[in-house]
Amino acid sequence: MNFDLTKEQTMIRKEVRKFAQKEIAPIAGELDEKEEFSSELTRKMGEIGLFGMFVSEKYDGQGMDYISYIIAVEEIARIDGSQAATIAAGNSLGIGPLYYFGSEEQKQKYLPKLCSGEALWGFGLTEPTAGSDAGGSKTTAVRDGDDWVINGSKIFITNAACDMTLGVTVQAITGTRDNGKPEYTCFIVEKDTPGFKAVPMHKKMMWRASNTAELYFDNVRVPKENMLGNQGDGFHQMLKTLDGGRLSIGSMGLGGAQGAYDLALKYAKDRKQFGQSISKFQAIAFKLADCAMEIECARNLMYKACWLRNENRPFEKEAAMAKLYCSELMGRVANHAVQIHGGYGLMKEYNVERFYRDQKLLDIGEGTSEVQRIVISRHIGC
Ligand SMILES: CC(C)(COP(=O)(O)OP(=O)(O)OC[C@H]1O[C@@H](n2cnc3c(N)ncnc32)[C@H](O)[C@@H]1OP(=O)(O)O)[C@@H](O)C(=O)NCCC(=O)NCCSC(=O)C1=CCCCC1
Repeated sequence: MNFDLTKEQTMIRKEVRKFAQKEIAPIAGELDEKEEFSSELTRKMGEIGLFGMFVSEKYDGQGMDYISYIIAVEEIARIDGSQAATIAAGNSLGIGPLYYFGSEEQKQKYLPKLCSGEALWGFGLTEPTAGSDAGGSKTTAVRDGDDWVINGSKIFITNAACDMTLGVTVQAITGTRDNGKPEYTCFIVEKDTPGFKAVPMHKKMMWRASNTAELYFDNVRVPKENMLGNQGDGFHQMLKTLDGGRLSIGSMGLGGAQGAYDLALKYAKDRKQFGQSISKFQAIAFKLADCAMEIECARNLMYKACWLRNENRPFEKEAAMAKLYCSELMGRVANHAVQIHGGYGLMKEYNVERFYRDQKLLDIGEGTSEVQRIVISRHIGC
């Protein structure tokens, strides 16, 4: 067993950390405050190779392993949840389905633009009445000659309504299976297709500088070539994509926990009360010790799950565990971090409240904590 990162992984951590500190840290608070998605910053993240890291070089990806990618997300999340969300959703959910299930032609057409970071792609699964119950979505696609006609709507779709959006993958009902359940198929919808509308969602509590959209499909006609994989494969494709996506979101929890802990440790050393640094008080020191220990546990759990994925071994259970543990860990750490900052922790300029707010999405997005517990409990034979 070897717990060392490779030279390449160590270099990625160093370079992405440097980038995040130089390019993201100075403006993260302002973008959050203004609720502003920055295409300029997203393009810069593309320029340093943060999109398509696990995609083959054949499609202009970086051809790297999944741990390298996860380290990059972790380092961005250590500074800012919003930018990490753009990267995590852009890769796992935007690029992922096209890369895993697309035809050669579809991959050639879309992946180079997405891997360079010049364009983004949305993942259309969640609907207003189908969140955790992903198999309860109602959007339909009906065959008409050589086309499919899509009707319905999606909600909370990351990267789907900004000036960089190129299109979305959408899950739609295309029939009824033998067991009476809906048959789902995924389709590619380019953003300018008539009848398709993507509307940005505002006034979010968290990830305020990331792009979130509602999608409307009103008789959206796509050619049969826009089907992703085979008819009826849609639900499996979406759930498989989410397995990898849960590692991304988990790594946002890991990086966010590390970022909140960094701020808390620094503040505790600097802040003096009763004649000494508050880090010398056991009440504070023990909180920080617990955070350090749990971050170490989380990192091991996360990298083990990514290693399984790299090895092409089953990792659904481990992805659910890593996502659940890292998300909830960030909640505990961000809470301690605000508490350690006292009154200043409640002020925006200290940044720590941003981590506290950004964390909440992690308990909910890409499968709630309860859904992760369903997945784990099924695996352990409950
Ligand atoms: C776990 C779950 C609740 C399970 O559901 P049920 O009980 O209805 O489904 P069940 O009976 O377990 O199975 C159905 C079929 O599916 C196959 N399969 C299952 N897992 C997988 C898998 N991992 N890989 C492939 N196939 C799978 C299963 O074999 C079965 O196939 P069959 O019908 O027999 O042919 C699932 O629905 C889920 O997970 N919801 C959370 C969605 C959810 O996470 N959105 C998140 C959307 S994205 C988001 O929220 C974002 C937030 C912010 C950032 C960006 C994204």
